[in-house]
Amino acid sequence: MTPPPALEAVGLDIHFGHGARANHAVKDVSFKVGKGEAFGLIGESGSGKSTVLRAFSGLNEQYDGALLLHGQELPHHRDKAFFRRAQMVFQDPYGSLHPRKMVNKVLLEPLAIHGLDRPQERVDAVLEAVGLGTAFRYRYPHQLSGGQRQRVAIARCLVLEPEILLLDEPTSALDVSVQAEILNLLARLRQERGLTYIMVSHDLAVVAHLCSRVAIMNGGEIVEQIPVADLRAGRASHPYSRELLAASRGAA
Ligand SMILES: Nc1ncnc2c1ncn2[C@@H]1O[C@H](COP(=O)(O)OP(=O)(O)OP(=O)(O)O)[C@@H](O)[C@H]1O
Repeated sequence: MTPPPALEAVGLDIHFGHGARANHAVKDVSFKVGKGEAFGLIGESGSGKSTVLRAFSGLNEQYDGALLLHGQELPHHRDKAFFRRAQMVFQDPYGSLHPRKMVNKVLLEPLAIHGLDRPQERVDAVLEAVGLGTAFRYRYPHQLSGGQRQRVAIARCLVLEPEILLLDEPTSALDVSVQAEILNLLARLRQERGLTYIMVSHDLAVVAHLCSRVAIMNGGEIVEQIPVADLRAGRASHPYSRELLAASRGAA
């Protein structure tokens, strides 16, 4: 029997506000992500991709439809055990680290919350894994570059040894050269640890670097799901996907 997908959305539907201000942000979205797969959600600003990711992460508990982890429907209010299995990396490494917390403390905190043993050993190992090294333990966020901060943010997720990373535009706040370094790091970590990714981005090149399959969103709907290789080869069938591809080529 084939195992169920690591993650699955079934008829996910999300509204914000009521009456005249109602906004149907996500419309009947369904997709599956296999274990160890990197799946991309792309679309313009406002297309609903972050809202889908936030629902998976447990940050947005108000949704209709179902979200499943290994075939089991997730409760809308996630428990602590869920957060050991799935962690979210945010866009802005400047905003996501507390300015007065040393890196060591940032990384020890999740371990204390989840009661994991040998905390300092784990912190040291994860700092090596993200390419920083143990000397970074004693740095404060203002002593770090944008790329180093995003490595710390990734380490904070990885220190719990999750199986899933939910990546919300993880490189869009970084310089182009640093973007490639972080994408290469994420690709290596996925391979080494068999991680499953959902990555949200408006940038097709960024998604194509990391993901093997993408869903293209427009106006809250998935208009097409397609392997990245087919997208690159011009085999997108939906006019909006072709438009997005043409726009990204124009920008390149
Ligand atoms: N907390 C919220 N309250 C009200 N409306 C929201 C909220 N979060 C998102 N929205 C709305 O839902 C729609 C989808 O937003 P979402 O952030 O998911 O889009 P996106 O494709 O990720 O865009 P971006 O790349 O700009 O984040 C938008 O119209 C947005 O204004």
